[in-house]
Amino acid sequence: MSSSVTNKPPHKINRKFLVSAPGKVILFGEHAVVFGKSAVASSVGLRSYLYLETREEELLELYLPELGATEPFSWKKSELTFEFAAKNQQEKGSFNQILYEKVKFFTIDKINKNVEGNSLIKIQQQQAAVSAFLYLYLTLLHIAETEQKQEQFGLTIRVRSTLPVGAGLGSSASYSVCLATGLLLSFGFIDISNTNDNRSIAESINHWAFQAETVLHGTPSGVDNTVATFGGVLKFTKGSSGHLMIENLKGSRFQSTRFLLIDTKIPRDTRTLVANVRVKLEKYPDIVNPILDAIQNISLYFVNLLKDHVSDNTFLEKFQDLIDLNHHLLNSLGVGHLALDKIREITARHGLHSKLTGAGGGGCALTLLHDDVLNEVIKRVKIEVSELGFDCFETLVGGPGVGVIDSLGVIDVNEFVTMEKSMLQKINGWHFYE
Ligand SMILES: Nc1ncnc2c1ncn2[C@@H]1O[C@H](COP(=O)(O)OP(=O)(O)OP(=O)(O)O)[C@@H](O)[C@H]1O
Ligand SMILES: C[C@@](O)(CCO)CC(=O)[O-]
Repeated sequence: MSSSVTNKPPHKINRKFLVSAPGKVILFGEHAVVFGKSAVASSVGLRSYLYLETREEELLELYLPELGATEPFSWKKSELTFEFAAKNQQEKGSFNQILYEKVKFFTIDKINKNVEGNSLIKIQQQQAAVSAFLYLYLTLLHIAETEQKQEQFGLTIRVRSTLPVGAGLGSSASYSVCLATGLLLSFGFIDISNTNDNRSIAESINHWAFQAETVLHGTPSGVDNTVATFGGVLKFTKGSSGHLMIENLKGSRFQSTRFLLIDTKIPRDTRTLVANVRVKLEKYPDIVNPILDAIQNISLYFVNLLKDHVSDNTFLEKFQDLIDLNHHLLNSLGVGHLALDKIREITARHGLHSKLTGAGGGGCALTLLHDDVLNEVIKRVKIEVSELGFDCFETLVGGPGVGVIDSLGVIDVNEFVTMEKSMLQKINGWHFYE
């Protein structure tokens, strides 16, 4: 068993869990963070929710209504006979590329047949989400079988979300964290009643969520799943050996800051955008490396600014400058979009500063709402951007990370699938792994 999974308590059939994990905003450092630079990121109030029930039959069911699926995807366990070719060579707990390729091939074949009539983009989103599930499920099943601790069981999984999908707010990471948590719980690799071990449980969840993110994104930095797991406000840097350096910025000035998130609804895909930046870096290292360094310096400057005891005016003036600088540098990496520049233009007319957030190429912009901004101004901005077909959210930053409710007494599976999204947000009783 990988060192990142805790000892296994006895497993029970017919267990029910509800898991939820937040999306994120990257304030500074997206893209550069993939190449070892620092980013500053925070959880947001919008979350994904996963309902999981273990059952006696050999059936696995995964229902992804947010991706336009009208029926659950389902498999018999006997259908999933993948050879673990990399079993002996593979370092325990590292990403299994061979399994990933097989799962991807299997999923593409299955989903092309099953969801005809859906748009190509939805099909690709479903294929990616199902691949992430199968990859994690099969890897954890294999570990359980190797340890001869495996009790046979089937799974019913349903996933809902209040996050826009593919908009730069970390929907994939919050899905990955929910999946990893639900599967670790169902295999008994983590135990919800063990509240003394929150930190190592969260690290284990983050480790497996990163693998799901690798299926979804190719070469993620890990910042999104780390924020979705731990919540709060973080400075995140990934060392060259993959070691994570995380500084908790909770309680800093950033936490009380209000933001407007404006979703252009222009679809884009993080995997492609990250790959394009890598191509640019390889082609023009002497030009692109200094851009990545400049982005890194913005993150570092901001973290120092949070710690300096400067006046509110100085803080705001510099914060706004950093937002503008970071946006332009991201544009120079080729991850901007005319719609994002349009949002900057509209918000600037009202004295507000915005930048793209997340992978860019469409998706969301982040607008800083300083303390003196009038409600009337916010209202005006909302009207102007909605006239262009964009969505707007005002959201809190720095809330909790992954949360779990065991043995649901209150919600059944049908209720979970049909309840209003606003009601999902009102569910209480979470155990958070902070
Ligand atoms: N609610 C969900 N249910 C199932 N899969 C989801 C869900 N939300 C996201 N995903 C998966 O994550 C993919 C979106 O990932 P992508 O990285 O492009 O967007 P994002 O995470 O919203 O943006 P960013 O990485 O820039 O923050 C989808 O294609 C889908 O496979
Ligand atoms: C673009 C990127 O920096 C952030 C996506 O939310 C990719 C990553 O860090 O994995």
